[in-house]
Amino acid sequence: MPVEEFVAGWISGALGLVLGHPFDTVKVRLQTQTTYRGIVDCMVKIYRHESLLGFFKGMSFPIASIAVVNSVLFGVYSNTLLLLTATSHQERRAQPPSYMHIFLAGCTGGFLQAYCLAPFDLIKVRLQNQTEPVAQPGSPPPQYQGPVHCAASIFREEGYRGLFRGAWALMLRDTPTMGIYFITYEGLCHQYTPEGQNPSSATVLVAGGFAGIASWVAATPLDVIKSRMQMDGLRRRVYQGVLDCMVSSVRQEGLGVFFRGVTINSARAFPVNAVTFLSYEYLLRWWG
Ligand SMILES: CN(C)C(=N)NCCC[C@H](N)C(=O)O
Repeated sequence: MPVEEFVAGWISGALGLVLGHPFDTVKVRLQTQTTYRGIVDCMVKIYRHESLLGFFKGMSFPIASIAVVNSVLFGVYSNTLLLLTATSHQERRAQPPSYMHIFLAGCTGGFLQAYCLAPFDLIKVRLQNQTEPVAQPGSPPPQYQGPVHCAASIFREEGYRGLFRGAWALMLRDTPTMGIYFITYEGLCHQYTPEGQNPSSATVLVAGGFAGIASWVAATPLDVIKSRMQMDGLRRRVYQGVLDCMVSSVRQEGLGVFFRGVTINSARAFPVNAVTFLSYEYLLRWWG
């Protein structure tokens, strides 16, 4: 099993993650809290109350977890394609796989990465939703003092299964949308690259950026549900499950609820995934 894809997936994911985390914090707040009037209002409030550091809340854990999550996504994707088409990453430029194979490999990568991502994503969302200013002397400490404390508290209060709160919604979100992600990327690269050649850096950047946007637009409805399920704690249990969360969110806020955060998700997705694919392609070419 080729392992370079796993390592390249990890490094490229980490680069994308740092770039996109401030957008991600704004998105999570908009999806789960009703105190903000929009993206700008949310950014101004975070900056005023929590300083620049507020945008980077909950980032240390995803940085550590991206090693697992992105390497599983890219590693499983590439190795599934190898199984389906018997071609390595390098050979795929000369013998491009069918879109059906790309979609299936993307879905497989998305499904398995969702399982690894679930506890890390839960902790990130819980930390991002703490609105207390960072380190104010004299004020009561926030509920969670950091990622390890957050994980330990969830485990203590809700058990092992508590760490997987929202995992179903996450799997439903990621399985098809990762298929869309890789199809868009490969399709655009194929369209704008002469037969048998590697795509140029500009093509990779644009294809990666649009792959990010396409997959996030498709993922946003379940992303909203996932974030709400993750904030639904043991003491204040509001939703019975994914379907109940969907129905009661639509009843209370209308269909528009499914598109909460779609603008910020797309704005974040372009640079994050442009950088992710560019570094992934270059690392593999460099090692190949
Ligand atoms: C849930 N969806 C749509 C995705 N995860 N799409 C792929 C993008 C992955 C990238 N690390 C990012 O966070 O944008």
